[in-house]
Amino acid sequence: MEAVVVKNLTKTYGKEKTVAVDDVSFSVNKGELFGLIGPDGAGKSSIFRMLTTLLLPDGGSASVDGHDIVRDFRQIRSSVGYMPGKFSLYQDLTIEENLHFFATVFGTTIEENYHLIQDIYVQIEPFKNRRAGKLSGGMKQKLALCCALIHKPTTLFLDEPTTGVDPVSRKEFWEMLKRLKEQHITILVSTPYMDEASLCDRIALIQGGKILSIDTPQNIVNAYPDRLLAVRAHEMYRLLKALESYPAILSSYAFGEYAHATLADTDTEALQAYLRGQGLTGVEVKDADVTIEDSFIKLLH
Ligand SMILES: Nc1ncnc2c1ncn2[C@@H]1O[C@H](COP(=O)(O)OP(=O)(O)OP(=O)(O)O)[C@@H](O)[C@H]1O
Repeated sequence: MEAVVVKNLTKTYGKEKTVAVDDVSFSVNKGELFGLIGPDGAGKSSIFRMLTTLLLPDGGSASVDGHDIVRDFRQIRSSVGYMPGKFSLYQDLTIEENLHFFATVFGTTIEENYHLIQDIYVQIEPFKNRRAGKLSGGMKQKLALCCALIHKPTTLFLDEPTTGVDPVSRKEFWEMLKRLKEQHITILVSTPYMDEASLCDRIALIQGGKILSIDTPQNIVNAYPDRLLAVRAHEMYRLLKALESYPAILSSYAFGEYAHATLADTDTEALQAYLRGQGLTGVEVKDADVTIEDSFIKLLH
C-alpha cells in the first residue's frame, strides 16, 4: 500500500524560473523509512514543502494517504507531521509550552498520544521549563520531533533533521526513527549526509532537482558498475595529481585517508609501478568497499 505518490512534480522559482524540482516521480510505501539524499540546493526542501501543502507545485501531482496535495490540503495538514529544516518552534515558550501548543492546535492533548513521544520526551523532560531558544541543537531537534508527532500523524516529513547536530545526537536520532517505524508511521527524511542513507529502507539520490536513482541502499551500492580501488600514498595531493594523469584513469577523488579510483583496465600492478615512477612513496592499492557516496559521484558523471 502506498502512502505517498509523487508524479512528475515540478517547481520553479522567481522570474528566471529557476528549476528547483524537475519532473520528480517516486512513491513511498506505508510504514517505510524513505530517504531523500542530496547536497544543499538539490530540491529536497521544495519537495517536502509541496508534499506538506506549504508550497504549490508548478506541474505534476502528488498524494499523501490518497489525498491530493492541492485539492485536499486540509486533510493532509491534519494527518501529517512536518519537521522543517530550520528550527521552527517558539523560542520564547518552554519545552512543555511548545508541546502543549502543538497538541492544542491539532485538537489533542499531550496525554492522549504520550506513548508516541515518550521515548524521546523523557530525554528532554528534565528541562521542560527551559525556553526552546536556550536549548542545545540536539535538544531542539528532539523537541521539534515531539511537536511533529504529538497529533499522531500517519506520515512524518523530516527535513534535514540532523544537519548541525553532533555525531552522538545524530546516532540517537536515527535510533529514535527506527523505534517510530515500529509504530507503523511512514517516515520521509531528507539529509545531505551520505552515511545516513544506509539507515533508510529505500532512498532517492537527488541533485539539481532531479532524481538520479531510487532503490534500497544495498541495491544502489550493488549496481556500482566498476571495480573501485582505494589508493594511498604518503602525499595525498601529489597522489591525486598523479592519478589524474594516469592514462587508464576513469575517475579519482579523495576519500578519507585514501583516494578512490576506477580504471579502464584491471592492471593494478601497472598503476602501482606508475605511481612509484612518479616519485610517490608508501603506495598502497587495494579493492575498496563501494559506499553510497561513491555511487552518488558515479551517477553525477
Ligand atoms: N523561495 C525561493 N526563491 C528562489 N529560489 C529558491 C527558493 N527556495 C529554494 N530556491 C532554490 O531552489 C533550489 C532548491 O532548493 P531547496 O531548498 O529545495 O533544496 P534543498 O535540497 O532542500 O537544499 P537546502 O538544504 O539548501 O535547503 C535551490 O537552488 C534554491 O536556491
